[in-house]
Amino acid sequence: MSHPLPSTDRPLRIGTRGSPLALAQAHETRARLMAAHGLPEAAFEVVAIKTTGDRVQDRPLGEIGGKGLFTREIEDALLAGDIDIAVHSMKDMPVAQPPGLILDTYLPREDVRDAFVTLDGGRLADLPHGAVVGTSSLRRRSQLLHRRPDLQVVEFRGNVQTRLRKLAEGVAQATFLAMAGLNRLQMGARVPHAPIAPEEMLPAVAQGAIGIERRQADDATAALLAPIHDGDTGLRMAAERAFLAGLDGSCQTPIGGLAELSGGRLRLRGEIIRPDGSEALSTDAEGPAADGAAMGAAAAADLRGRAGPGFFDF
Ligand SMILES: NCc1[nH]cc(CCC(=O)O)c1CC(=O)O
Repeated sequence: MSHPLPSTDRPLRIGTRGSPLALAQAHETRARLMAAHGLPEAAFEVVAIKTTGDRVQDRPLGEIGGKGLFTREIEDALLAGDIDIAVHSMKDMPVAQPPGLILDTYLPREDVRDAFVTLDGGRLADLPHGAVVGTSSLRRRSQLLHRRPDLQVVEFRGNVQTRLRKLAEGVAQATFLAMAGLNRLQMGARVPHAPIAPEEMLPAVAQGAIGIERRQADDATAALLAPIHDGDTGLRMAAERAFLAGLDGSCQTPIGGLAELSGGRLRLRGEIIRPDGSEALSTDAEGPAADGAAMGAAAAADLRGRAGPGFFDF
């Protein structure tokens, strides 16, 4: 059976969160599909969906729930047939998808690093003793306290503008953003920042990667997505997500993970940190590019064994 390509009459519905970054990611996906298939913009419809994570603005994310906060409503729309594909920041994705859905298409990955953001563009190493840093990320908080127990970390939520305003008001002297977000929103020139090397702060698993989810039985959409898939990002996601799955990571767990490819070899670095920053355990392995899933599982088992029970307890 052959399926028609999406058209102006029957557009492909692209589901996404409504934040500026999520919309930029959906528009990038649309542009790549237009180019790959010679389709006009009108063959696509971008559908913004509000998630629990978007709705609840006044509480720390860790209090509301784990990963899935930014994805559940979008996956429900996909299962109900209200949208045809869903575009996600892979960093926010649970390691397993609900029955009936599949996530195996990745766009070329953006910069994986975190950015250190201050009003004057200073670097993390120059932050004065006892300074206040704002972040809602347990990983960044724990990593920071591990290196700099003198610093004070306060809860910080909101979009880039909100965070800059809080810095201007003196609520904190510095905060963090993902380089990927700054780049995708083309805000790098307007937001004073310094990229942080992975050696200094290992990024979150899947940071900077965009994944596209679809209904498992939807062969027409699978064929449509095939030409925009980036194989290298797929190999790196296999390793990082297997690592996360082996640690049962939620966004309440301080975990860093980064897979890199070079000359057909894959290097996987991983790190777990006690929430109070008192201890960090890391792993660094290399293997064939196709062995990512096994390497990720082995790295997780290694860290689990060394950490023992209660490592992530507050
Ligand atoms: N949890 C929110 C989130 N999910 C993905 C990104 C950034 C973009 C990316 O990593 O792909 C961000 C914001 C941030 O960390 O600054």
